[in-house]
Amino acid sequence: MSQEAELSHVRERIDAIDHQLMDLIAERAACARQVALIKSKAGDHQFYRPEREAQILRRIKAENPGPLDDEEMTRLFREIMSACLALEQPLAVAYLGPAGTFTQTAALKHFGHSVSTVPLGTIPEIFREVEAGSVHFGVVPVENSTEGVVSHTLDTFMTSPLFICGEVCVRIHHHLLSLESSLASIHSVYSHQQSLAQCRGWLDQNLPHAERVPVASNAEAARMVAERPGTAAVASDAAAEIYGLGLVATRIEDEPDNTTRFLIIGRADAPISGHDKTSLLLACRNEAGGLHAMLTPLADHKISMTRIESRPSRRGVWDYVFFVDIIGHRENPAVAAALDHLRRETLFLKVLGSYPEAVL
Ligand SMILES: O=C(O)C(=O)C[C@]1(C(=O)O)C=C[C@@H](O)C=C1
Repeated sequence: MSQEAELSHVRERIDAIDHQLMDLIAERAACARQVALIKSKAGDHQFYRPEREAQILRRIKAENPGPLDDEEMTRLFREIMSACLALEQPLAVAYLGPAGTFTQTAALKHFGHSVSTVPLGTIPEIFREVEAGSVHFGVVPVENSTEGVVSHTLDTFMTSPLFICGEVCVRIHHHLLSLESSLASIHSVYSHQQSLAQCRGWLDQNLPHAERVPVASNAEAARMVAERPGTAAVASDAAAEIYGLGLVATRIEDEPDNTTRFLIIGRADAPISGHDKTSLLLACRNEAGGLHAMLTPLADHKISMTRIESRPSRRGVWDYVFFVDIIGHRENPAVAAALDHLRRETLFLKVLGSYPEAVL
């Protein structure tokens, strides 16, 4: 068979498969519409179901036959589900803007591209808009693998009535963006202080004399740099594209596995999905053994803790509060028993939410 004949044979097969795929996706979308009808009839307006989405994505991952890798396969299904949900209810999701931040990347990774993303200027503003109901959900950064905790997010949880209903992790690659094409022409570098810190080694080595200017976000830095010759921003390639900047250097982060974890916040947390986490805010007695008494109930009920973070309470009542993440849903019997026990051992306990562990 000639190359042309061979190609056209396989392409015919691809066309037929695409046709089948389209019919199947359309059928799936019709099912989603039916689901919406069933929910509406019952007066149930929870169209977005994070636990169900996590279960579907986990199953896709487990059953993926290849040759596409799990990340690619789940991403495709993530988008199909996102489009189906948009038929039921178009979602608005607020994130730490402007356009092109890693928080926007996180929002799209978690919800897919069929939601509308709404850029807001600060973390407290995101909490306020979700509380007010002008958006359905918010996405906020919470911790970075090299720089640690995003304290602003944790502090806002102390006074917010909102819940955590999901988490998503994004691998962070920082680039040096500029109107200039050479390092020699750059006298100032703008970025969020966390990103400047994440690239400290590279900046010390390659731009030792450039001033480092912390600004509200990486994307804001890119926006400013687009109007200022002689400056550069540490930001994402999405920001380079949006603000028309060139990449002077790529992947300048000091740690190659630099990952940021983001939380999804909403007016309710998520039902049990089978692989869940619970986030807690705790205050313990300010006395010898106080922290030990706080951790004992977790150990007694064999609950694994994945994170503990202390923050000054800023309320005057307690000196410090602790943010603790544990494995398991608050409705799992062992977790529920541990929480009852914890309530007796601590001065204050607030469950910030139970939610599916990140799948994507
Ligand atoms: O199963 C549901 O409740 C649906 O609404 C369907 C569906 C889907 O497309 O599979 C869509 C949105 C939900 O977030 C979860 C799943």
